[in-house]
Amino acid sequence: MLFLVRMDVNLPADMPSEEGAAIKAVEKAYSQDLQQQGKWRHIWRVVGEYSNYSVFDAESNDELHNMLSGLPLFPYMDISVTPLAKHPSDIN
Ligand SMILES: O=C(O)C[C@H]1C=CC(=O)O1
Repeated sequence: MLFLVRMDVNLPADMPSEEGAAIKAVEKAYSQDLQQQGKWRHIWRVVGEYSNYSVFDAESNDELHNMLSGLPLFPYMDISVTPLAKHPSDIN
């Protein structure tokens, strides 16, 4: 099952830069591990925003929730999820 996910990151203004850098490094490793597993199919930066659009391939809503809630930046994110279905005009 494919899901379009938008993540908006809002780090607290008073978070020390070293702490922010450490969380981002762990987040990058977590993200790249899921990408290597084929679970996190796409990630695109939203131009001009600390946001991304991603496509996840999860077997269930629960699996997607577990992946998203495990993000190191999860406490600092607003996340919206759109389930995707096959378009009848898709030739693939
Ligand atoms: O930068 C972001 O959009 C937030 C987050 C998602 C993956 C990652 O490495 O960082």
